[in-house]
Amino acid sequence: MRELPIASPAHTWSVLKRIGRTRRRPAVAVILLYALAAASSMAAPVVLGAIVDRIDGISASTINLLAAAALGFVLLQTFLTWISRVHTRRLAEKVMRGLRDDFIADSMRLPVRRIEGASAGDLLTRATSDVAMLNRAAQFAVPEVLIAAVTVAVLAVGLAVINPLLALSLLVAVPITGAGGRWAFKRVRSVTLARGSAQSRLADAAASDVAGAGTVETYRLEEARRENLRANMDGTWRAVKREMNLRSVLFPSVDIGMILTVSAGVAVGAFLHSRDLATLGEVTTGVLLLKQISEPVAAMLIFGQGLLSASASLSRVTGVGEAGAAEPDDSDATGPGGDVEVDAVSYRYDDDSALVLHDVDLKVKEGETLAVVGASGAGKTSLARLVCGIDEPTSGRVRIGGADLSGLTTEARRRKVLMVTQEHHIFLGSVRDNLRLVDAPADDAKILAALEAVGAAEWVAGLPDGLDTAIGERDFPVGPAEAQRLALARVLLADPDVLVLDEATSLFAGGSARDMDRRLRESLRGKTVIAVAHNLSTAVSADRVAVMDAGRVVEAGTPDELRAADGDFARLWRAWNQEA
Ligand SMILES: Nc1ncnc2c1ncn2[C@@H]1O[C@H](COP(=O)(O)OP(=O)(O)OP(=O)(O)O)[C@@H](O)[C@H]1O
Repeated sequence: MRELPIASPAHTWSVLKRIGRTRRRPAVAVILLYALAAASSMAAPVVLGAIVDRIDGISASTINLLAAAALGFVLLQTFLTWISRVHTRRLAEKVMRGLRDDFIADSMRLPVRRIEGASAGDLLTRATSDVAMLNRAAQFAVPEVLIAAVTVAVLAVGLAVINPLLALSLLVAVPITGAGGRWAFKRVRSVTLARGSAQSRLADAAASDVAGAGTVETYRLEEARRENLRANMDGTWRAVKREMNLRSVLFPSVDIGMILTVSAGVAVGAFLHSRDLATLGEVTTGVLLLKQISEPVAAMLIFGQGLLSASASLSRVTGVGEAGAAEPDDSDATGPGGDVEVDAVSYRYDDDSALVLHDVDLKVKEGETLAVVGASGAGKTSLARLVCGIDEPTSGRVRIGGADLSGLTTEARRRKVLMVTQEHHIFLGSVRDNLRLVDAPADDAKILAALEAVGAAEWVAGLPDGLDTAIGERDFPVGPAEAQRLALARVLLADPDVLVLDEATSLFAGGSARDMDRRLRESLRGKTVIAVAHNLSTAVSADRVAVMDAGRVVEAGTPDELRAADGDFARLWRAWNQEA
């Protein structure tokens, strides 16, 4: 199993910039609100400093008035911070919605071979814990870091205006807090990515245990699987511990920095006052501002670490898009029509395995039905996957409508050609939802016509809520034959130019198989169909038949020609008739 790609920091940064560009105005408005809140927070220290400087000549009523004004500014600051937090969270929610939409679209665009080659746990962990991490960061870390950064900037400027020498006390904390921050920040990305990988492996192990529960029970594998799960949990715990270690360095360095800043302010202030370089009021205001600054500096570092972790999660989430985006795109080269041309195609599954298809040539004209028959292991499914573009030929070309499949994006390819196998999936949702997946605007009449065409209309009419019935494992389990009919109805709605059926009707027995073949022939009239068939009665009703043996097409022609030629097909046909 290969993990899905992780976007580079540069790509992640470009995603963030793109998001920032689309939300520039609300972001600037929020930053201005934070700046106003920070400026209001300076009122109390300034008022206190003014009172200290004028303590001998100031009346009690003026002090009360100033204190009331300071209180008013504190209330204003609280209000402005509250309203800007609300706006930031709203903004964050919109950004997250966009990211989630992108993630779902990216996941759906993934080529099947990429999904088959990747681990389910990896995709699942990215969709759950990484997206949750981003959500937390967007809701909490982003506003906190923004507030903190704006507050630090406004207060530092204010302090420098009041007394630039006193403002220098801020630098005292830089060596210790800076070193702790640098040490932790340098490691955040790799530690977060390692934690994500460990969680993906754990999810994989758990998912495979659930899927293989029957095998585990049959072969008494409980202890071995428990050990495997425990090892994965240990791996996750070690990764989480490394993440906590970062905080165990960062947090104390931040605390020490806060104490140092205020202490330095008191010492520098006392020194400046003794040399008549600062009034007592300035020192009071300055020390209060230093205390006020050190808190957002700490918040910036602590939540900043959360933001860096989230950016690593963002790399995992946007990396899914890279897996699909690396595709070539010559989609414009696609001509209309469903002529299929398999040209000198050979194929091997892995670099170091043997060829399973050798130099296969086939031409299927638009609207023609080709049945592919042959013994088990002859290469029929392998060929079907290549014609669908799920796998790419090791050598040779597959063209549909004149366009080379390897040059089409997954989306363009799926519009041209679709494959139905015996494996199908019912998604949790209504019957209607399950069919609209491929044709969102389809109305009930169109959906019912597709169901009628595959002989499922009666079954749906008998369901408790008809098209609205919630189906799927948890709600209303659907039997294999009905699931197969729904899969075929879905393909009729998707309406590709070329359809590849890989044993798609072999679930149906006897009369019902013949009925399904007849229905499909009628519904698919005009479409190019390549049908892998075990059932030779399906093959004889095709326009042409290709017989495969050991990865080669050994015979091709109309069913009548092949029966008359007395070759492989004729032998298969005789054997089939004797069995029947
Ligand atoms: N995923 C895979 N990885 C490696 N080899 C594979 C894979 N799938 C099939 N093969 C091999 O490729 C060869 C052709 O198999 P394929 O499934 O295409 O034959 P088939 O004619 O469709 O057989 P069947 O009728 O049993 O489905 C076989 O030797 C098979 O073992």
